[in-house]
Amino acid sequence: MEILEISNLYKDYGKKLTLKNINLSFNLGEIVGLYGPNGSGKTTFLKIVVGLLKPSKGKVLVDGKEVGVYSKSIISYLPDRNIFPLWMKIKDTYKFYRDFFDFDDKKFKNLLDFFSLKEDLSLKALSKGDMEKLLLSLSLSRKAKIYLLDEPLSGIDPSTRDKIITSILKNYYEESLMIIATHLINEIETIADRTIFLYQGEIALDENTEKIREQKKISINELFKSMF
Ligand SMILES: Nc1ncnc2c1ncn2[C@@H]1O[C@H](COP(=O)(O)OP(=O)(O)OP(=O)(O)O)[C@@H](O)[C@H]1O
Repeated sequence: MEILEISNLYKDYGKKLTLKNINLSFNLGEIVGLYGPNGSGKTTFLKIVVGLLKPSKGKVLVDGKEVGVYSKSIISYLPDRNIFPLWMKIKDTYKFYRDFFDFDDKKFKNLLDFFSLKEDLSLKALSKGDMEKLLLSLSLSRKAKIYLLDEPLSGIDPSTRDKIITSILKNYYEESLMIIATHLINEIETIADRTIFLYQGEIALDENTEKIREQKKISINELFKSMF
């Protein structure tokens, strides 16, 4: 059975139709790169799966069940911006995550060390990149069935991006599904075994990454630039 199944999904914000007739299914063990121009609907799609937005029409089944308490308990979501009040320190943020039964304290501490982040640092004092590293450390420290990462590399300098990709791969559980929405296709196409392009709210491409490269003889980044 698929871990995530989306059928006939539509989302409108008032008059504006943002997602149109999305039909997708995902299995455990997949790392998926989700790419699309600005405003194509990537964040909206992830927010619907995690339950932060309701679809206008259609069905989302997570491990066979509708979005709700159970689905939230097996999805680890990295939002595209900070969700914590800035008066907090790093050590305060992880108290929230400890409510998740699958949160691994030791893993979190190792990730903080890996990114050279100290627990006593105040969120106010974090650079954009350091904030991203903290949010990623929190998300990856859960042993979830599904990881939804929205722009995990935004604000990160090129050499640190490699470090982040290494940490994503190192901390990825083979029996989970990971969907990564990003504009940094070059970086993510090296680890994503499936490629999805969203364009104006519709699926423009959904294919095995290696197959695309073999058939088209170009990188996913080049293909994206040639299509949009
Ligand atoms: N709360 C909202 N109210 C109205 N329109 C919205 C809202 N959130 C998103 N939209 C619109 O929905 C469309 C899709 O936005 P979304 O953020 O999902 O795209 P995206 O692919 O993640 O974009 P980006 O790459 O720029 O982050 C955009 O046109 C956006 O303006």
